[in-house]
Amino acid sequence: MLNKYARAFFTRVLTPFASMLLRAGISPDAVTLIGTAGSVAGALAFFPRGEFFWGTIVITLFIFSDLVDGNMARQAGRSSKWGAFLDSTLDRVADSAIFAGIAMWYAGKGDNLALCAVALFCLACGQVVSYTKARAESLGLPCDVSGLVERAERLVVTLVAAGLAGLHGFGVPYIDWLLPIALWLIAVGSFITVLQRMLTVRREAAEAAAREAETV
Ligand SMILES: CCCCCCCC/C=C\CCCCCCCC(=O)OC[C@H](COP(=O)(O)O[C@@H]1[C@H](O)[C@H](OP(=O)(O)O)[C@@H](O)[C@H](O)[C@H]1O)OC(=O)CCCCCCC/C=C\CCCCCCCC
Ligand SMILES: Nc1ccn([C@@H]2O[C@H](COP(=O)(O)O)[C@@H](O)[C@H]2O)c(=O)n1
Ligand SMILES: [Mg+2]
Ligand SMILES: [Mg+2]
Repeated sequence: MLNKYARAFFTRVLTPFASMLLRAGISPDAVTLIGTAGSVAGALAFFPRGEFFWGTIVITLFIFSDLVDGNMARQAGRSSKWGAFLDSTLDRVADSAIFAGIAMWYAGKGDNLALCAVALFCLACGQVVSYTKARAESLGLPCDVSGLVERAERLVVTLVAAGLAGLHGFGVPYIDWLLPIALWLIAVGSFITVLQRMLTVRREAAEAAAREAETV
């Protein structure tokens, strides 16, 4: 949903910044790499220590590079298969670090193994959501459904909740509950998304097989 509705807005807002980076001689691949490195560093340096506010600020600063790199590539007429592969592959790395950082907090000082397991489930299920589409496309099937919880939803819900939960450390009472609520929502939503995509690919595979049988 966000991918559909928010992307146009962010493209307009980020285009001048993307042009500036291109004029400075920076490549889209460099932005992809630096954005991922910053997101991973922010997640793994702050989240395991329970510093959710500062972790979220750092990750947010870097994660928008994922919208800037493609914008730069399109403006420069340099969109490439390698760039698409690099972008999608490093998306998985950044997502893993975010949920691993949260899981490490709950496995350590956060002292809640159930929430650690939910965070790990979000990590794994998010990867499977993306894999369903990648594998279907490699088989020539479109996987023509976005599903309930795509990457943008996973990131926005988790980061908004983590950022606000981090305010607990500054004395705001009860707000730390937002993070467990968000994790449960993402876990259930991601699981539903996997099912939505699997059912869609099953239908598409059956339709493709029927079309093949007709032509024989
Ligand atoms: C005092 C309170 C402090 C709290 C501070 C919190 C502030 C931070 C809060 C939120 C920031 C969230 C930012 C998230 C930005 C996400 C941007 C992004 O990277 O989106 C990626 C997404 C997909 O990009 P791609 O096409 O490159 O990736 C594809 C995707 O990964 C597919 O995965 P799948 O979906 O299948 O799992 C892969 O299949 C495919 O391979 C891959 O190519 O891009 C978009 O979707 C574009 C839309 C982005 C929408 C961003 C909306 C941000 C909205 C609000 C942010 C600000 C909110 C501030 C709230 C503050 C609250 C107090
Ligand atoms: N280093 C890169 C990054 C991206 N691309 C191209 O942009 C597409 C992704 O666009 P986003 O707005 O989601 O970033 C990707 O499929 C590539 O075509 C690139 O060429 N090089
Ligand atoms: Mg990108
Ligand atoms: Mg991306």
